[in-house]
Amino acid sequence: MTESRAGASSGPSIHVVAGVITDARDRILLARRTEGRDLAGLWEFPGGKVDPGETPEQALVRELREELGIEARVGERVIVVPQQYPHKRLRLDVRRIAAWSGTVKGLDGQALAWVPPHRLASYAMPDADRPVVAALRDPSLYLITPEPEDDVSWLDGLRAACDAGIARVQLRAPMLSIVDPAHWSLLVERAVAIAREVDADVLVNGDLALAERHGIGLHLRAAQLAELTTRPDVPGRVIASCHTLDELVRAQACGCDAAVLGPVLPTASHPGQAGIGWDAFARLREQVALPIYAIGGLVARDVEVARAQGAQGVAAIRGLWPR
Ligand SMILES: Nc1nc2c([nH]c(=O)n2[C@H]2C[C@H](O)[C@@H](COP(=O)(O)OP(=O)(O)OP(=O)(O)O)O2)c(=O)[nH]1
Repeated sequence: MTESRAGASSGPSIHVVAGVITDARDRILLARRTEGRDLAGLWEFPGGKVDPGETPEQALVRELREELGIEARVGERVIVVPQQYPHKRLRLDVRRIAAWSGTVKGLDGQALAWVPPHRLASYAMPDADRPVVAALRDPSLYLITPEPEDDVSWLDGLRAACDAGIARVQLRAPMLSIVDPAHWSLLVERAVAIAREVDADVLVNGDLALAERHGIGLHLRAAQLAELTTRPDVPGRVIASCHTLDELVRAQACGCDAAVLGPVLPTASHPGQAGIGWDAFARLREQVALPIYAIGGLVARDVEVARAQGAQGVAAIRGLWPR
């Protein structure tokens, strides 16, 4: 981490709470920040700062009453995004609105828009909102396949994972892909067919040509990311493995869709190596606007903890592979 960037991450953090309000057609309400305020003109989830003595739930109910004229019941947490802006740090605590009544009006003169989830990304929003939009739309679990021991059990494992709800997978075989690339390509083709049956998003580790050939995304190793200045031209998503702030900044500058950051906790695959821990994860997270999966010693039930630190969710090999 460079001195200046580490230094920027200081000072108290403002607690902001915002609501995901949906209508009967599952569209989400965005409000446009009015002129004369910080981040004016950008679209946001309605809400505001938590006042001293208020719980986040009370603050959100108050803000929605004051700004929109509705009575809201606050539901489950979506994500808490720690974010560093040039002149302030905030924690954007986003909750679903379980139910609301009244007629939505822009009582502060703000423009409003009801937006289908797949169109959220086309609205210009503050940096803290990019991970929120990803948390609302994209999978919280990112399975990385283990090295295949035999084809049948590997493909069965993938099928079982997809049946259990895995919706994003990275096909990875560090040994087979080097020792027998033709065999690996055939296995990738069969894996893609299995994943497509359940509409799961598929990426291949490190191999641009394979990504192009099979019409899938590309997972960049940290060493590959270091050589890049622009987004690789692949048919699917691009996600990068990162361990440092400089790598996260590069992943964002290259137009990656997301990053994987860790190890957060110690893992069996890196014995003797301590994890960076959740505090360091959150400190790195707040310096970029990328959605970030946490990796390292994590399993599916850690998604809630991960979301509370601003993560998109959990990436894992063993932790997500069916036994
Ligand atoms: N409500 C809301 N605020 C957001 C979102 N994303 C995001 O970065 N923010 C920031 C903008 C503001 O800095 C802060 C919300 O504060 P606010 O809306 O109560 O405050 P404000 O305009 O009076 O704030 P400020 O100019 O004094 O910073 O959180 C979002 O999706 N919803």
